[in-house]
Amino acid sequence: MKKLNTAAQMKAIDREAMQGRYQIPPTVLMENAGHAVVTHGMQVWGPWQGKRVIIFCGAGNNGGDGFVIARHLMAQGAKVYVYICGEESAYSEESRIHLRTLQAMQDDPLCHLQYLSSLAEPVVRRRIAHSHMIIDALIGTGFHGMLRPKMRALAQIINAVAHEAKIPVIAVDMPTGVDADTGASDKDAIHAMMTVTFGVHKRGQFIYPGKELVGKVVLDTIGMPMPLLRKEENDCMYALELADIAEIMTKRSPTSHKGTHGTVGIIAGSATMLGAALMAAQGAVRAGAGKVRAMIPSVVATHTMGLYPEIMVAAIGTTPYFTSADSKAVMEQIRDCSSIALGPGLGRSKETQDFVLQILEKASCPLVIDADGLYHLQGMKDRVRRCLQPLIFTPHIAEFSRLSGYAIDAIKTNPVPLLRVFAQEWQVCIVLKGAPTYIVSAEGKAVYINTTGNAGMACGGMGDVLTGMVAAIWGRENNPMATQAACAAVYLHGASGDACAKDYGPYGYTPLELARQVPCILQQGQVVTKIDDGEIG
Ligand SMILES: NC(=O)C1=CN([C@@H]2O[C@H](COP(=O)(O)OP(=O)(O)OC[C@H]3O[C@@H](n4cnc5c(N)ncnc54)[C@H](OP(=O)(O)O)[C@@H]3O)[C@@H](O)[C@H]2O)[C@H](O)CC1
Ligand SMILES: [K+]
Repeated sequence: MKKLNTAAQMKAIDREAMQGRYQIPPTVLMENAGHAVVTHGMQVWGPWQGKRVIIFCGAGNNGGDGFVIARHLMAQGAKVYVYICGEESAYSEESRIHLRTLQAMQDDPLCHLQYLSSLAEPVVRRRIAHSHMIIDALIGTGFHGMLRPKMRALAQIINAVAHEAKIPVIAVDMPTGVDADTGASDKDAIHAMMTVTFGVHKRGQFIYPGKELVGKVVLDTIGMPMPLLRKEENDCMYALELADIAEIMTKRSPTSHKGTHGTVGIIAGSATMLGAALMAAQGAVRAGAGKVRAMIPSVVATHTMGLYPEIMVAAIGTTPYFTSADSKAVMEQIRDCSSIALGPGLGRSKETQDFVLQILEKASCPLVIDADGLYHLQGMKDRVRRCLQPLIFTPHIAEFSRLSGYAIDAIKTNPVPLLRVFAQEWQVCIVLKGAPTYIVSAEGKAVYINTTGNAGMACGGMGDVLTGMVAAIWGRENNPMATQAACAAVYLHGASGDACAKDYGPYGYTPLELARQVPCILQQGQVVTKIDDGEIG
């Protein structure tokens, strides 16, 4: 998995590399950063020889990287137009050193070095339009707030001309105007085709809207000591990768049988929402549950006859929705379950709330709670904390807002700290569904960001399938932890959505079509065969 840092964490690493026991001179790190951009740019766009490259250099160290880039590009035969936005006196020592070196090269015909303020706007536009490549070294991890007017005007020009003339933009560390911690972006933030980032990935590269502005992200460790880069901070965040999921979805033992792959109990549905129960059950089947038993109110359970023979259906009670009178019958049914998915389509009757609380109190295996199940847990923190079984909650933003009391806008702006607090206080592993989906462990320590999925998945029923998948993976014979099960299910669910988008088109595919892709994803070597081949251990 990819470690994701904040700007402050990166700065701390930077400081330790320079001032701690490693004593790497700051100019060296800047040199390596600049060189990395030149190297990675060439790997994508070919030799620099003969190219006209515009480099916009800001007033911070991101701009300093730009000076280094210019020198290396010239060495490779590119003609550089370096536009300086800062004041020499205000630059950091390392930036000033690299600026001076570049100034000493000014008589080279390949080097145009100018203060941006000395240029008229039409000239800037013309130069951009006639270039082969633009380097954005204006602002990196130091960006905060909204772009100030001068910087905004410049970013607007760069975006407009680059877009019109189809000139690639390479961002140094972060595109200007994107918050490295949250992905929040100014509306005029620079839209890069590639971002070369240093040391460790930044969170804002994986969170929208920043995720859309960074283009292809390439990491270069710029010679920083690996113990510093690998160090686990107190609040760590990771982006999920296929290899992480492969570790959880281990190969089945050849002697295993349906009893060893977990029996998933689905407690879901009501008179008007039978589909939610069936989709959750299908999610569990497709994610590999040994057996799936759906407990559904009797009045609608008859409609399932013959629909999905692989699902065992237990018809419960006499009312159109679950009530506390049904808890005894349900408890009988779930006695042999390895995990339970509770909530999809339950409805919001007060009587159903009593039922949900009783299941929570009496269940003897882990529970995944979703949708109306979560609705009934508003204000029930103490009851939830008293539950003896591990819990995973899978809300979308509105459900999380209702449950936690946090405003939707606050969650959208910066969900991670809120999720951590919630997970710790409620003692649940939480999956916040969205773009991207976040998974937070019950201790609130580690946060995982999913990297799969697409907008075609934004339709009813997709969440129900996920709930069933989480429960099935949680009940596997290798007993993954709650966070592992949630991560694997979320990643596979998104990857299945991506496969649907490829097969059917960007949207319009159904939750059951998505569920059907899950075993294909496993089989296509994306998970299972990699383990067989010994590529992933
Ligand atoms: N981390 C590493 O390993 C290395 C990083 N390097 C590079 O350094 C930058 C971070 O440098 P820093 O000086 O901390 O910050 P930036 O250059 O990214 O940005 C600071 C300048 O940006 C101005 N700023 C900030 N917000 C705005 C805004 N909203 N509008 C306009 N201008 C803004 C800020 O101005 P202030 O007045 O607020 O001070 C600064 O002028 C990192 O990203 C890497 O590229 C090293 O070179 C190698 C090691
Ligand atoms: K930048």
